[in-house]
Amino acid sequence: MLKGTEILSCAQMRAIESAAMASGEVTGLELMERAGRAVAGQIRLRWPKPGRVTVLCGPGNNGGDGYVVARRLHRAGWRVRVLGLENTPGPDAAKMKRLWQEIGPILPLEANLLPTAPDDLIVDAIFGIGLTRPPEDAIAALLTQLADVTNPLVAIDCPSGLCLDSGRFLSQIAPRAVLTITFDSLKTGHLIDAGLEHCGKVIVADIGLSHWRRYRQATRPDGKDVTLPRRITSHHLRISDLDPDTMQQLGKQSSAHKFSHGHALIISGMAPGAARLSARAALRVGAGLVTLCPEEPPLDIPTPPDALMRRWLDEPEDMAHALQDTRVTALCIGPGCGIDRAAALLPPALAARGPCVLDADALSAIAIDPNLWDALHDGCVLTPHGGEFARLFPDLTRRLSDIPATGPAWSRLDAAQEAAARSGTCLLLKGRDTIIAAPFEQARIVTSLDTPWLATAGAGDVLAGIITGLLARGFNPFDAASLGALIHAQAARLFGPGLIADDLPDMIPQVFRQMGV
Ligand SMILES: NC(=O)C1=CN([C@@H]2O[C@H](COP(=O)(O)OP(=O)(O)OC[C@H]3O[C@@H](n4cnc5c(N)ncnc54)[C@H](O)[C@@H]3O)[C@@H](O)[C@H]2O)[C@@H](O)CC1
Ligand SMILES: [K+]
Repeated sequence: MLKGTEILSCAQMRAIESAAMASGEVTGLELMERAGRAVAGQIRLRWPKPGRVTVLCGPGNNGGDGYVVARRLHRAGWRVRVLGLENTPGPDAAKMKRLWQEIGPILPLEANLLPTAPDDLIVDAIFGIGLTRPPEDAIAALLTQLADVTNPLVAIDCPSGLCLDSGRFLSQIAPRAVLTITFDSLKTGHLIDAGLEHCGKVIVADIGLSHWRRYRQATRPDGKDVTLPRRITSHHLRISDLDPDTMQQLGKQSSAHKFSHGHALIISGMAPGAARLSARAALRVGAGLVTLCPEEPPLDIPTPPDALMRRWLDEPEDMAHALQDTRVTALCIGPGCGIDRAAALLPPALAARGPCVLDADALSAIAIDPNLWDALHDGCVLTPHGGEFARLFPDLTRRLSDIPATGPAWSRLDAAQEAAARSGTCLLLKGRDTIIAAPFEQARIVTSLDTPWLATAGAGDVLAGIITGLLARGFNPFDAASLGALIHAQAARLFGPGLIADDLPDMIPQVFRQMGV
C-alpha cells in the first residue's frame, strides 16, 4: 500500500513526548541530552574541523537543546560563545543552562552580539515547536538581523520564527538555515510553504521516541496513564517510500493486453498542444490506449505521437456517447480546452461518474458554475495551481494570505484538506510543496524544491496526463494523484536544467527504471 513517511503536527509530537515521559522509561532531561547530542553530532559530521560557533539559546526547551550543543561542541574542541536569556527556563533547560555555566559565560541574546567573522557557525536554538506568537522586541530584532547574516546557520528543530505546523513564519523576517535537525519525525512546516525553503537540509534525528509514536493504549500494563498521540494524518512521499506492491502495479504483466491497462480520453480544444502533452504523458505512464479528442474532425493530423488515437468530439452528446464505451477508464478535461468547451462537455463527463482529471480550463469553468461544482464526485481529481485554487476557494486563499497572529497558523495543508472535503474529490494543490488531499484520507506531500526547471509552460498539462494515465490503469484517485506528482517531479529532477514540458513524458521510462518498475 502506498504510504510514505509519517509527518507529525507539533501537538502530535508533544503527545508522543509526553507519552514517553509518562511511561517512566525516559526523562525530559534525557530526551534533551539526546537531542543536543544529535545536533552536535550532525555539526561535527559536516564541519569535522573544530571552529568557532555562536549558540543562540531561547527561553524554552529548544534553548535547552542549545545549551547541550554548546557543551558538547566545547568538549569537541570548538570555541563556543553562548547568547541566552536571563529568565529561568523550565527545569530541564535550566539544568542544561547550569551545566553550560560551569564551562563558560552566557552573553545577552542581542543582535549586536552576533558573530562578525563570516565563517563562524551559528546555532539557532531560540524557538522550536513552542512558538505560539510573533516574536517581539529584542528577539524580533535579533531574528531580523539573523535573516541578513551570511554565516552558516544550523537550526535546532526549525529556524526560529517558523510555525512548524504551517511552514509560515510568525516573525516578519525569517532566518534561513543551511541545516535543520529535527527530532523523531518531520513536522508539516519543514515541508510546506516558506518552511520548505528556509530549513535547508533537514535531518531527522532518532531520539528513541518511535516506540511511543506507535503506542495506542491509554493505560500501560503497569497502570500508568499516558497521553495518546493523535492519529497520523499526513505523509511525505518520496521515490524511496514506494512499496513492492505499488511498483508491481506500475509495471506491466506479460500476460496483459492493451485493454488491461485502460483507455484514456484526453479532450483537446483551442490550444491542442497542451492536450497532446497530456496525452503523451498518459501513454508514457502506461495507459493501454489514449485517444485525443479534438473539436474538429481529425482527418489529417500529422502531429506525433503516432501511438495516439484520435476521435472527433464536439457536442455534449458526443461526450455522452464516447463514455458509453465501458473500455474508457479515465478522462482528462482542461489542458488547452477553452473554458466554454470545458463548460459544455463537463455535464455529460461528470454525469458518467468515472475517473476524471479536471485541470486548467475545466477548473475555471467549475469556479463560475455552481451546477458543475455540485456534479463533482469522488472519482474526480482536481489539479489547481495557486491561482486556480484561489478562483475555486477564495475564502481559503484569503486565510492563507492573512498575517498569522498566533500559532499554529492556517496552512496550505489545512487549505487543501478543507478544499478536498468541500468538493468531495481528491485535490492536488500544485507547488514546490505539492499537497494531495482526499476527503476522509490522509494527505500526502511531494516536495520538489530541487526542480526549478519545472516552472515551465505545459508542465501542468503533463502532470494532468500522468494522473489520467494512472487512473486509466486502475489506480484510485488519491494514489494516482500522489504517484503522478512523484513521477512528474522525478522526471524533472532527472532531466535537470534546460527542461521544457515536452521533455517530461519522455523521461518517464527513466523514472520507472530508477524506481525498479
Ligand atoms: N518534543 C520533543 O520530543 C522534544 C523537544 N525538544 C525541544 O523542545 C522544543 C520545544 O520546547 P518548548 O515547548 O519549551 O518551546 P520552545 O523552546 O520552542 O519555545 C520556548 C517558549 O517560548 C514561549 N514563546 C512562544 N512564543 C513566544 C514569543 N513569540 N516570544 C517569546 N516567547 C515565546 C513559549 O512559552 C515556549 O514555551 C523543541 O522544539 C525541541 O527543540 C527536545 O529537547 C527533546 C525532545
Ligand atoms: K530553533
